[in-house]
Amino acid sequence: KFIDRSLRGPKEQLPPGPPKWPIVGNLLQLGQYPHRDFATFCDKYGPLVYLKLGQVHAITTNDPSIIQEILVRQDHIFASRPHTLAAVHLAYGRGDVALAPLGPHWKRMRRICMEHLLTTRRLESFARHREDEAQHLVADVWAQAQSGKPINLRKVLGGFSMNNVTRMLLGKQYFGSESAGPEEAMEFMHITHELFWLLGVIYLGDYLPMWRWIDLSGCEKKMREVEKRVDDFHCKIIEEHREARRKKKKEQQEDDEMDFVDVLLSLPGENGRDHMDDVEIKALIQDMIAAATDTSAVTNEWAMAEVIKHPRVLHKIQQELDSVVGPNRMVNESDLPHLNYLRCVVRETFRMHPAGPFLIPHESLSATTINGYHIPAGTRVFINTHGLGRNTKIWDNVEEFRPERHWLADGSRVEISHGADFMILPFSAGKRKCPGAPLGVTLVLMALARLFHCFDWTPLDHVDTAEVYGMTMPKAEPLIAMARPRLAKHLYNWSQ
Ligand code: HEM
Repeated sequence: KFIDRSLRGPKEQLPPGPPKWPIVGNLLQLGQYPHRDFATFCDKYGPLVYLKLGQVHAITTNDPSIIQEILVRQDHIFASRPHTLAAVHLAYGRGDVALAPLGPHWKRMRRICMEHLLTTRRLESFARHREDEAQHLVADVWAQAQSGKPINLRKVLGGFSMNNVTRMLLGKQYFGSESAGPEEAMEFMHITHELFWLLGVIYLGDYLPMWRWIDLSGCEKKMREVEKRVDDFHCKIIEEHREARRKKKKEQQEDDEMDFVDVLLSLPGENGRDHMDDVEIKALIQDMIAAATDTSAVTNEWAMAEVIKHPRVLHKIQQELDSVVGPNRMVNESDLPHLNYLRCVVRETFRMHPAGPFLIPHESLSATTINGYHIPAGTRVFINTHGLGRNTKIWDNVEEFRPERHWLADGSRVEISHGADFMILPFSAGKRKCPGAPLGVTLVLMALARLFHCFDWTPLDHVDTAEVYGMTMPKAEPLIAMARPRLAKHLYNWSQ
């Protein structure tokens, strides 16, 4: 350690951190909950901690001002992504947006996302589908409640997010009565689950290249298998869309009716060539499915769990809904900006249970300094959003679910973003911030507003709030609860 420091000189001192072992560095100090281990290191060694993970330089922080330094002031240095095997196998050789390194390819793909897919106009054109899915969610819970069955909220909320996303992206519904064929729906569900799991795994081969030769669990083999199945699925989807477009004359294709695959296939290219090749389309669609479904479903399940656990909060949400919406109609999207207490509930959920505990890890492009410490080029950055929300230097009673802490003194609208103080970071900031945040917020608020407006909820058992670590961080056990309708019967009827 002494030689290391003296060679680097006083100006190139790394941030403090726990002692390291030869070869493995700090890898063996990480357990089942790396976000909690990293937060403990920050408590012990300071707000910015250096770790050596096998051969990889890494830093972690849970401090708002260091997070701003990384994501705002030095965004140009820290906005790249690490080269991982999952990114190579499960994101078309890093040919997507979310896992692509910073550079012209990422810029082009991100621009396509922002200018053609996630525009306000395009999102508005899907409002009807979202309304349909919200009604479908209520009708589904109502039918189960009528038969006295407990509701598996993971299942219904997962179906809601997935259907919203696949209808918008692929023009298909995968859950429920009008869904695509059962075989295709099963295959789709299966591969997306495998994909999410593999994206979340901390694969030792990314930190210790020699591990790839040992790889006892066959993780890399599994990645290759899923890669093939995902690709087959996307090829089929693109072919179906091409076929439908051939059948429909160009002038018949209403812009408003196009799903994202149609939009990408129709972008005008130059010199007789398509704007995007098939691999680019598949990579983008794949990213959107992964980025949009799990994040919103996981957030919704956490919010429901915390609210069902706290009847006082449920009562206040329902009071607000009864005054803004009333008992004679369903919540619609134009109500959402006026549900200020519910918005506090979502902020509090993001504080305690951020969908991405480390965002998507960033990587530095060149050497730099933070707070006077040397950060080498190629350092992996773990911004600990879970640790940020439970940082006792900025939040009091961190384990207490208390939405009121987000209420603004002047009663003005509560924004579900990091704000100027970076005390929560649900959608990140800077070049890599989530481009789907407005849609994500709508999906979350809409599902919660409908479920709390339409039903009273009681837990079936003790509501456990243990989590499982992954790229997104769900509750360990699915949330099961009893629902009791609280509005007039005719409002629940699907056909009305
Ligand atoms: C509640 C819902 C959502 C949450 C909490 C969420 C959160 C996040 C977070 C934390 C990141 C990583 C940012 C970083 O690494 O700095 C991210 C990236 C991303 N999100 Fe979301 N997201 C949500 C919904 C969506 C939706 C609906 C879409 C699109 C339809 C979407 C598309 C993306 C994409 C493409 C990226 C990668 C951006 C890049 O690397 O340039 N997300 N999201």
